[in-house]
Amino acid sequence: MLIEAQDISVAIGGRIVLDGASVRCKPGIMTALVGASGSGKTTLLHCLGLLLPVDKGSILIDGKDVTKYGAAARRRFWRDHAAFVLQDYGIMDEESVAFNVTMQASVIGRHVSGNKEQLIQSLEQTGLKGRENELAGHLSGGEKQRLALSRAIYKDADILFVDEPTASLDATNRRMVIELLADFAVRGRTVIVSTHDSEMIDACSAIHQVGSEARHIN
Ligand SMILES: Nc1ncnc2c1ncn2[C@@H]1O[C@H](COP(=O)(O)OP(=O)(O)OP(=O)(O)O)[C@@H](O)[C@H]1O
Repeated sequence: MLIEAQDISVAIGGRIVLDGASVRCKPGIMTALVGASGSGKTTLLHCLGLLLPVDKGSILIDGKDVTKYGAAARRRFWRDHAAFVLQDYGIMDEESVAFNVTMQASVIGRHVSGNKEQLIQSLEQTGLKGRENELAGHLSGGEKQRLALSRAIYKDADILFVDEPTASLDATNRRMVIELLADFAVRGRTVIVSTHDSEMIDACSAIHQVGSEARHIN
């Protein structure tokens, strides 16, 4: 799905944190949102994912204006089309690894019918196979990040919103995560990644500089 932000602005606590950002995120490629710390990458990602309302401008998905979507329409969008790997990982510490993968509770509170084979596959791809019955709260930060990615793999949504996916990872796991995200894109998904990681940026076909007027590099 094509997501377009047109001249969007967001103010938080009376301060403008996003000022007229425009970006096109196409299916089949990874789009990187880059910029200095505090430039608004996470804010923009949240706007594109309809997690945060915009004060000005519009968000189009496949040409449809979704800017004014109400709560029910947003929930439908999250349920039917989106997967999120956000900075707080959205992991439920008191639940098992398996539960965290097969339920989409962090963002949309929805049950996904469990498919064990798919569950194991999604954990295998992030190096967490065999950990399905452990409490998620016992995982390290990097493992939780990979668990969040397993959940996205399991859901296999049209659009993947990913915030700093490699921040807590060592070189091997970083490479693995980059390859997994690239694979989503190869399979025609829209992948939007907020990142500081030069390896991650190199793997993206479109780079959007947040907080700059020169918004389109590709
Ligand atoms: N809930 C909030 N309340 C107050 N200020 C906020 C909130 N969310 C974001 N901001 C502010 O908006 C600005 C942009 O934040 P954002 O997290 O989008 O930046 P970022 O580019 O993702 O930063 P980083 O690379 O450090 O993660 C920051 O100055 C931040 O303090």
